[in-house]
Amino acid sequence: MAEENYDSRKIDGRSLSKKVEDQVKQGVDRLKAEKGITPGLATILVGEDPASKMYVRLKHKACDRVGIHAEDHNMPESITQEELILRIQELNVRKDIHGILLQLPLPQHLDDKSAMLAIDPAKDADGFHPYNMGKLLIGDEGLVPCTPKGVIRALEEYDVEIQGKHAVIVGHSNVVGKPMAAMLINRNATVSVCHVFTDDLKKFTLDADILVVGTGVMHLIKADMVKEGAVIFDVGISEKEGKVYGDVDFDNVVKKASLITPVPGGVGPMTIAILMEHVLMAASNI
Ligand SMILES: Nc1nc2c(c(=O)[nH]1)N[C@@H](CN(C=O)c1ccc(C(=O)N[C@@H](CCC(=O)O)C(=O)O)cc1)CN2
Repeated sequence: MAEENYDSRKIDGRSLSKKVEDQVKQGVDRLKAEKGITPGLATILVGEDPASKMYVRLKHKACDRVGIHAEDHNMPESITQEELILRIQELNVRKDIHGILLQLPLPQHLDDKSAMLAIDPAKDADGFHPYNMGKLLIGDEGLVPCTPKGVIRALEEYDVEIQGKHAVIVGHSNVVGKPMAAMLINRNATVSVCHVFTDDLKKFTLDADILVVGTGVMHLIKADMVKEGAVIFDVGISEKEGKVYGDVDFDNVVKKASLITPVPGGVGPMTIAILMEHVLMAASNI
C-alpha cells in the first residue's frame, strides 16, 4: 500500500515568513521614500554561545533582505551588568536605532530582567519589556513577543478558529508560554498552561484543539498524546548529532494533526519575520 502523503497538513513557516517579510520590505521602502527614515535594529549578544550567534546571524540576514539597518553589538562574556545596561542606555538615545534586541539566554552572572527593564519600551523589538508584557495582558497588543505572535499570524493565515477552542500550551516561559497564553485569551480561547510540574500532561494535550509546545525536550509529544484533528505548533528546538529536532514527534503526530509546524521550517522563521515587522513598527512610531 502506498504511504500517505501528509504535506498538506504542514504549516510552511518559510513561505509564511517570506510573505511577512515582503510586506515589511514594502513598508520599509515607503518609510524611506516618504520620511527619509531607514529603520535600524541593534542586536546585543553577550558571549559566544554558538546557537545564539546563529540566531543573531539569521536576524541580520533578514534585516538585509527587508532593507533594515542592522548593527551587531557583541560583548564579551566577562562584562558586568552595569556595562550591559550602559550599552542599552546608549542605544536608547540613538535616533538611528529604532529596535534593540538582547539575545537570550544571557550568561549566568547577568540578570535579564533588569536588562530588559533598561530598554526603552518604544524600542523593545522583542516585546519582553514589562510595560509591553503588561499591555499584552490587558489586550493592547503592540510590541509583543515574536514567537507567540508568529503562532497567531499562522493561525490567522490558515483560517483556524480560536474563539471557544481549547488551547493547551506546554511550557510556561516568559519568551513563549506566558505571552502565548495572553494572546490566546485575548482571542477568547479557553487556555490551559502546562509545565514541568503538571500532573498527567497527556490528559491536557489529548483535549487540545490547539497545542503549542515550547519546552526544549526533544520529541516530548507523541502521537498517543494528541487529539485527532488538532492544530499543533512546535516551538521547541534541540540539537543532537548535528541535527535539529522539535518537541513534537512530527513523523507520527502528523498522522493525527489537521495542521502542524515542522522543525526546522516552522515557527523559527516566523519569529524572525515578526521581529522585522516590529522594527518597522517602532521606526514608524506605531
Ligand atoms: N532575544 C531573544 N532571544 C531568544 C528568542 C527571541 O525571540 N528573542 N527566541 C529563541 C531563539 N530564537 C531567536 O532568538 C530563534 C530560534 C530559532 C530560529 C529559527 O529560525 N530556527 C530555524 C532552525 C535553525 C537551525 O537550523 O537550528 C527553524 O526553526 O527553521 C529563529 C530564532 C531563544 N532566544
